[in-house]
Amino acid sequence: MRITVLGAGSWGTTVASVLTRRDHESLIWARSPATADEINAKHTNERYLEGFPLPGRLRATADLAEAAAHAELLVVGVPTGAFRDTLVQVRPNLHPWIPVVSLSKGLERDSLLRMTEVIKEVLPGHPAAALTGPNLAKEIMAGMAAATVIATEDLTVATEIQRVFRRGLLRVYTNHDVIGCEVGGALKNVVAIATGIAQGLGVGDNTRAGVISRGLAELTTLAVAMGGEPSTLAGLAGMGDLVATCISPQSRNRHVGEQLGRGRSLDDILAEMGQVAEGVKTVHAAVRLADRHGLAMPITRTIHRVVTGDITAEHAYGGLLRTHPAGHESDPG
Ligand SMILES: NC(=O)C1=CN([C@@H]2O[C@H](COP(=O)(O)OP(=O)(O)OC[C@H]3O[C@@H](n4cnc5c(N)ncnc54)[C@H](O)[C@@H]3O)[C@@H](O)[C@H]2O)C=CC1
Ligand SMILES: O=C(CO)COP(=O)(O)O
Repeated sequence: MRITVLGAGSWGTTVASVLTRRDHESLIWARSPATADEINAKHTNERYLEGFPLPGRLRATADLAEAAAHAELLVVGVPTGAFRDTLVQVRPNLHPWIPVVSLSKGLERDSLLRMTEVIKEVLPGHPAAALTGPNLAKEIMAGMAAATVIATEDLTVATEIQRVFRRGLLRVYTNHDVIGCEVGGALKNVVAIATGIAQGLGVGDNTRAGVISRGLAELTTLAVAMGGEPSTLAGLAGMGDLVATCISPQSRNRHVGEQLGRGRSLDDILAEMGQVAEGVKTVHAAVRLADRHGLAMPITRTIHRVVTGDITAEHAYGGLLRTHPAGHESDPG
């Protein structure tokens, strides 16, 4: 199958590599012509996947029109802040009705939409799906066993995409609960910043486990308020991804939190990283959704105050496990 992957960062490049090794005719779109040239000539992407050889048959282009026209299946792996614009640009050259799969984990800042909702708005008529779960890019590149979820309401489309992605030790599950899957993937990045802060401040494992568990309660509360199913958040797209992101030193969101916990400024951390940490932006949308649904969500609100510079990470620490302003504290609810 001819598949186009938009975005040649760590995850887009990884997914394009998996699909090429699965014998699909994959074309990856890189914003930077230098990155496209490097992938074509040297079969590497050193900035994002240092030390990993890419499959020789993976082709890259910096021409978005060419990338769009190639696709029988479109996979979108640009950061959520660029998601809508990128879809608008590919729209004129896209074949009608082809499925579009989002790899991106976050919420659109102004509209508060999930990425499959953005797909449906910009590309009406195209089936929209999300690929999500505990999928740290470098582990997948290394061929380590992992599980992922393809989320879409239409089981026929889900099964077809499942077949396309399944390879070796990458096990692909389906889930019809797109809301639960996407809210889990977006919110776990915010909780990973919180656990990173705890890590940077040098707290104990009990505290980190507390933040992760209460974080899961926040993922679940918001997802259910938005129409998702609680069981989704207990699975790969919720707890699975939350655990991977909160415990792994590879996570960029956790890294941001850890550096904040060590007293560094957010601007310095982001400037030095040169990679996306979606939780930093998604937290703004998450707080507005919490307000809309009348939810306490203390971890999310605390991280929002840190990211906006209202309080320091050290100040945040005392509030991370606070449950409810009225003093009603029950677990897991
Ligand atoms: N890296 C990982 O392990 C995983 C990442 N994700 C998600 O995938 C999405 C992409 O993440 P990564 O590839 O890791 O990010 P990255 O930071 O490694 O790469 C981002 C890519 O997007 C491009 N980009 C940045 N701004 C752009 C713009 N305005 N227009 C067009 N392209 C732009 C960059 O040039 C780069 O190629 C994120 O939403 C992330 O949460 C999901 C699962 C795993
Ligand atoms: O989503 C991820 C793993 O599933 C990657 O997390 P980070 O974006 O924090 O690196």
